[in-house]
Amino acid sequence: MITTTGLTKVYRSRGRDVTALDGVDLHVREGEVFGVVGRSGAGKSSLIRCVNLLERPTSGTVVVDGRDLTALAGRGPRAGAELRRARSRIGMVFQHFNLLSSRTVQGNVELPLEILGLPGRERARKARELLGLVGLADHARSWPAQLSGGQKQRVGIARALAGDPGVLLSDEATSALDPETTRSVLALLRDLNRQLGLTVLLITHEMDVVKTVCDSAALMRDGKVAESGTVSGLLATPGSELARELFPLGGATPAGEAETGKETVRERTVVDVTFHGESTGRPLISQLSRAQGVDVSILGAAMDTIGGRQVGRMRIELPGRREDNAVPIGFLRERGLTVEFPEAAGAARAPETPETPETVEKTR
Ligand SMILES: Nc1ncnc2c1ncn2[C@@H]1O[C@H](COP(=O)(O)OP(=O)(O)OP(=O)(O)O)[C@@H](O)[C@H]1O
Repeated sequence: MITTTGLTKVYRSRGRDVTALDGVDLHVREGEVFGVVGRSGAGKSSLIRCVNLLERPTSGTVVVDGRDLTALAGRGPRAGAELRRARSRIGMVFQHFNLLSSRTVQGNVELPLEILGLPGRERARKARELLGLVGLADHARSWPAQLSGGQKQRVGIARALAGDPGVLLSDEATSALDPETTRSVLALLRDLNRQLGLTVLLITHEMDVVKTVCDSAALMRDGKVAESGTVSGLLATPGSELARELFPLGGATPAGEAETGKETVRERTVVDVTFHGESTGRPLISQLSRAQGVDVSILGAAMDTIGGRQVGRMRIELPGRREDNAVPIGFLRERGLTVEFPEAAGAARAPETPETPETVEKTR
């Protein structure tokens, strides 16, 4: 649905070039909710602004719903009109709502319909229908100043849907909202995604947003996509930075042991195990202990619901060196668990890890 190829954006700022996007290849499939995360300055806003050509890419292409927007952007005034039409099929939701305070709620939703040239009565009908869709049917005559932050964002979403877009872009839509309102706005985005088949590309700095609504995610760093894939694929990828951030198992290794070198003295192997789907309910660790006669120490464990599916993570310690534990580790992997070694996490993928799921691309 959205494909960027070699997308580059260089800003000229105070006499020097700032590369905000450095060859971004991204693919967002039709009907999915795709989250882009990354530190401040990683290039997330530039990416989303280049996707709808609010910002003109320095090079590379953006194809949305089969149309090359970058080609439309470059061919004189008629191309400008075509680009505007193509853009009307891409809704955009902003962090600070960007509502006009001089217009009622309905007037704000009608604005893009006015620009599209819809007659008054049809505009009003469509705006009321959209306000019903976002749960604000009773607020059509209110003014933005009379609404809560969550309600304002709902108006922003209704306005973004005015052109019957196939794609919704969201730039930190929930960052200005409290946690409960965030949850309800995310639930609305999820409902719209399912009900209307909307493809949603959102940028966020909150991993909880990715956990709650995203089917797929990408991590940006220094203007590049460091990692991307489906959330379940990422969670099953040993060494995935996004998976670690989505589901941290921090503090489970006894403090200080790594520095004191006890790890080698005691000859133990610390392993992080991720359970997905049906394996979350199976007693695999006790089976391992019984079947292989291994004493397993549990250093930490957590369960979470990610993308509507239960996922479990556990950090365990096995006696002996890593090479002595090939059989117990194989036992866990054969049962569909992802096994990784925390000391190697963040480094290049260990050679003995299983093949990467097809859904995950790593471009590091
Ligand atoms: N209009 C601009 N002119 C000059 N430099 C810019 C401009 N917009 C962004 N940049 C620079 O491009 C880089 C990427 O910025 P961008 O806003 O895309 O990152 P971001 O990941 O969205 O950050 P944040 O989470 O803080 O919004 C930064 O170094 C930023 O300073």
